[in-house]
Amino acid sequence: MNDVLRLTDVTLRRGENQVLDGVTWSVAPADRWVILGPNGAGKTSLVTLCSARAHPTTGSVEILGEPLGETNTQELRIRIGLASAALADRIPPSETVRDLVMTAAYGVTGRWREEYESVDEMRADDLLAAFGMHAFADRTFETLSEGERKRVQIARALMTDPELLLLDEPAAGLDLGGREELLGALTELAGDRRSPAMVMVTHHVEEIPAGFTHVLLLRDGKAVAQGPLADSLTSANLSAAYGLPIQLFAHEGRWTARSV
Ligand SMILES: Nc1ncnc2c1ncn2[C@@H]1O[C@H](COP(=O)(O)OP(=O)(O)OP(=O)(O)O)[C@@H](O)[C@H]1O
Repeated sequence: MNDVLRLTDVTLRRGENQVLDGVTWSVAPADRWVILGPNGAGKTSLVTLCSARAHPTTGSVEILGEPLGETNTQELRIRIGLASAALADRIPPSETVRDLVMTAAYGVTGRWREEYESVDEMRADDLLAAFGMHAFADRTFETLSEGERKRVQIARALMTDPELLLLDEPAAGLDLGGREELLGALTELAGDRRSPAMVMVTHHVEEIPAGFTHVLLLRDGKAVAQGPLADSLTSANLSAAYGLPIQLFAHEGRWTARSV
C-alpha cells in the first residue's frame, strides 16, 4: 500500500532558524513511529508539516498521497488526527467534553451552529469510553485534570476515523499512574489492525508504548537515525541525538535510558 507520509529532502526555515534540514522520511500505513530528540530539534515543526498546517521551505511533503501545495489542506486535515499542546490551547474552556470530541468532524474546537447527528454523538461517546472518559462527557474541558485532558484530546483526534494519527507529547505533564494508563491505551490502539498509522513525539524512551514499531531521531533539524525500533533505538544513536553518552535498556517491549 502507498505511504501515508513521504517527505523528501525537506527544509524548513523560520526567521533566522534552519528548523528542519534535509529530512527524508516515510511512514507506511501499518507503522507506529516515535520521534525523539532534544529540545529545539524540530519535532513539533515536523508534526506541524505532517498535519498540513505548514509548508516546507524546500523539498516535498506528500500526505495520504496528496502533495502539499497542490491540494486542499482543509480537506486533508480532516483525514489526519492531531493531538498537540498548540491545539489544546485553542479549546474554549467552557466547551463540554462530548462537544469537543464531536467538533473534530468539522475541524473546529468550539461548537457553534454545526448540526450533529445521533451517530456522531454515539461515536464520540464510544471513543470517550475507550479512553475511560465516558463519565466526563458533560463536564467542561477546563474542569479536567491534565491526564483527563490528554485522553479527551486523543479521543477527539480519532473522531474522524483518521488515516494518520499524530500525537505531540501525549504523556507530557502526566503522573506515573496517568502515564501508564495512557500508554496502556496507546498500546491497545497500536496493536489494533484497524488503527491508523501513528506518529508520536516524546521526550522520554519510557513513554514509548509497547507495540510501536519505528523511531526517528532528530538533532538540529536533521534526522540522525531512523528505522525499526529494534535496529535504530540504540545507545549509540541516542548518544548521537542528545550529544551525551547514553545507555539504553530494554525490558519486555519497554525502554529506559540514562547517561553514563
Ligand atoms: N516561528 C519561529 N521563528 C523562529 N524560530 C522558530 C519558530 N518556530 C520554531 N522555531 C525554532 O525551531 C526550532 C525547532 O522548534 P520545535 O518546536 O520544532 O522543536 P522541538 O523539537 O519540538 O522542541 P521541544 O522539545 O522543546 O518541544 C527551535 O529552535 C525553535 O526555537
